[in-house]
Amino acid sequence: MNTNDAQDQLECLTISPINVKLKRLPRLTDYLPNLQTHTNPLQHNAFYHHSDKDGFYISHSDVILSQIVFDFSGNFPSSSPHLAYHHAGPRKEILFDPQKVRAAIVTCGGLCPGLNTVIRELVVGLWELYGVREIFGIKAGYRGFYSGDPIRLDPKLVHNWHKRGGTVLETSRGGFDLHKIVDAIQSRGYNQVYIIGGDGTLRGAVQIFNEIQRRKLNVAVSGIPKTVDNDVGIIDRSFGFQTAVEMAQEAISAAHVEAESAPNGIGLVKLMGRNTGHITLDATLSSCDVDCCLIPENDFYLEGKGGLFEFLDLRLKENGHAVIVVAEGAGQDMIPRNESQKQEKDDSGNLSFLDVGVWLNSELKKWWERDHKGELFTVKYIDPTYMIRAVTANATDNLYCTLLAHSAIHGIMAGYTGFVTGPINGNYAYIPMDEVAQAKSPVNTNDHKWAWVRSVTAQPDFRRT
Ligand SMILES: Nc1ncnc2c1ncn2[C@@H]1O[C@H](COP(=O)(O)OP(=O)(O)OP(=O)(O)O)[C@@H](O)[C@H]1O
Ligand SMILES: O=P(O)(O)OC[C@H]1O[C@](O)(CO)[C@@H](O)[C@@H]1O
Ligand SMILES: [Mg+2]
Repeated sequence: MNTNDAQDQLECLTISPINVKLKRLPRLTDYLPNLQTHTNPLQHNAFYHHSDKDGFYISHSDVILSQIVFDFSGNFPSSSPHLAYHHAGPRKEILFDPQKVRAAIVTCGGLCPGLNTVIRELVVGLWELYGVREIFGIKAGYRGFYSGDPIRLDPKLVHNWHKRGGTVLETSRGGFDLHKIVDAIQSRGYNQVYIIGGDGTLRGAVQIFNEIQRRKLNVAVSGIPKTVDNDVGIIDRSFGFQTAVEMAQEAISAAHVEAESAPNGIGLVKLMGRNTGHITLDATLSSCDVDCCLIPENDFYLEGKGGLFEFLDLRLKENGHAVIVVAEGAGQDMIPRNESQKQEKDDSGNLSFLDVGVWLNSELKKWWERDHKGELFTVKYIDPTYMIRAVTANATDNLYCTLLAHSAIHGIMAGYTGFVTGPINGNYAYIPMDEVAQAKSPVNTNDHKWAWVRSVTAQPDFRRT
């Protein structure tokens, strides 16, 4: 058999039936079975004149497979079920009368490029697509539900918000008081709650959803995953991440210029990434200026064979300069902490980190002084931390935020609740909120991408032999 015949044979392979498990989404009708259905107002919207045609509306049976890469040689893993999620998009029938909708929008946790775009598009989408007129912004995170008055939002007010970094609604950490929050939702008469935030926020949103179910309230809850660190699992990536990686380029370029303009110059950049090194990794790969990329998922050490100092010694001899990019969560175990620093947490209970950049800067200087006394040496430390997240989203992230917001609206209008919206393999899906709240997405140091970093930088693997 020649190669072409073998190829043809493979292309004709019949795969045995796939065992697919659909992730069930909660719906308001699970506990309020008598809710009335309404025709989607898009049906009468002049701008959506195609809405009568087949394929415009998404049906309850349209799904997205989570795994799309398979071994075509016949070793098809049919025994364990493949996961499928409901496809996001407008449904022909909805469970809300738009005139009776009172929507609340809240942003929680740290900043992320695109927050204002999501808020803007929720407001514009609810208003223009569904004719909702009562939309409220909750101020300053979860605590805003019970500790102040909401802001009335309309398309005119939010018109330019996508051009601003941060969140006009403000955000905060801590302040999660389940009963006060659900009491406020009830007393203010909100029946749609859009919660934009990271893993902590989503864990809180799951509790809110459970309590709403327990009280049998006609209130739908949707989470919109936000984290600049890109560490939310299941979805392809989180909004704002690409903008942050782009912003990081400026810091890395500056570090490179400083390093190559000095004898034995080291440029050191610290980037965000509490538990994951995605920003550092992508910024390294896209800049091509980085000699060593340090992330929380790959422990490193300084001294001895295979350590950072040995590597830098060589690199400085070869090139005369080196650039190190370190994620804020890397190397935390090596930084000396006093007892109170060991306990320090932020208002949400996240462990406070010590500054790995400051520590590394000082360790590098001590090393040089000890091993190369008298030779010229410079470390230029750049900490652009908040600069990479406190910016306006780029065009790609803005578009992504718009699709997220509209997907969330369509899902809630259809009566889904306790769900999160996000892209899976490039298609927008509805995912049970509790699943996303638990799912993490660390950098996989066994995959091709990390191997690529190692091949580009030739940095050590920091595995002691
Ligand atoms: N397990 C939890 N249960 C209920 N509420 C929580 C939980 N964890 C965090 N929260 C609340 O969620 C909000 C945001 O949490 P946190 O500060 O951890 O940010 P986040 O949503 O994880 O975003 P990021 O880490 O990306 O900035 C806070 O108001 C916090 O009190
Ligand atoms: O200083 P803040 O606002 O608490 O946020 C810092 C944290 O927020 C994030 O941007 C997102 O979790 C992390 O990368 C960082 O550790
Ligand atoms: Mg978090």
